[in-house]
Amino acid sequence: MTTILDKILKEKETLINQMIHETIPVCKKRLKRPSLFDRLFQNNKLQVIAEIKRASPSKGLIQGIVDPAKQALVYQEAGAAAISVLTDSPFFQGSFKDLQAVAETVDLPILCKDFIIHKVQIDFAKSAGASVVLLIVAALSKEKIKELYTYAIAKGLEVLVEVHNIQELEVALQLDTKLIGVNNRDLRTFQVDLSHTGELASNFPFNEGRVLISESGICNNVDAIQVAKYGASAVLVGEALMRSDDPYKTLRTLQVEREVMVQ
Ligand SMILES: O=P(O)(O)OC[C@@H](O)[C@@H](O)c1c[nH]c2ccccc12
Repeated sequence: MTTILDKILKEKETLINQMIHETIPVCKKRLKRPSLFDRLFQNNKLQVIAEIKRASPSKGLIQGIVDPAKQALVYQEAGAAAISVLTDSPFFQGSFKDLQAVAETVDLPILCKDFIIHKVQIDFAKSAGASVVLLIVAALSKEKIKELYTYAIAKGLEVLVEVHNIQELEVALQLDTKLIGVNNRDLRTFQVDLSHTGELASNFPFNEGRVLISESGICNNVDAIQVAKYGASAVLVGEALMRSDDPYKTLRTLQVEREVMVQ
């Protein structure tokens, strides 16, 4: 069965061949961004990585006409730990232009949210102003993820490694990555279940100086409290903030108390 993830990855290959010939976007604001890991580690408040997400394959159009820079400023004012920007265009209507606009406006760590399968995407992310890139275990072979991880770290980027099940968590733990994201949404079926974070948290080595980020399907304060209890340091939130009439307020309600796990 071909899944949506297969489709996205197939399309990426075509896009990468085009990117190699494109001019690379350059962020005009050159600054050393704070480390995302430092902002999350041993923090006694659940942190929010707030996302710019115009659309998604599972939800269709979410907020097509958003001004990414303005939205990111609201996130920054509300105390977001970082901003995530979707740069995939065929399925999420994002772009490296969105990433650049956000990077030129806010001083926070910036995550390039894409399906990275080639080094050229890491070059684009860095040049457009990202300080963190996402690598999705389900989208890459073990060899490839190691190669891209090493490449990104050598470029001075932080890497968020995304997993969905125990097998993938094991792959992530073999890298020395400090940022591990549990996607509550199955990229193959789109089913969302916050208890994925709980399940993986019970197998998570909190004592190794790594942080766990709970991604997707976090809508409100109740959800935030649930994943904070599991030991998540942060939540990655897109849709709930993009649909909100008052993203400032919505973001504030997610910054709940958390107990610092043995780290
Ligand atoms: O809109 P949500 O349910 O709050 O989810 C945000 C984020 O976790 C989601 O956009 C995401 C998580 N991992 C991804 C990988 C690729 C694209 C998108 C994602």
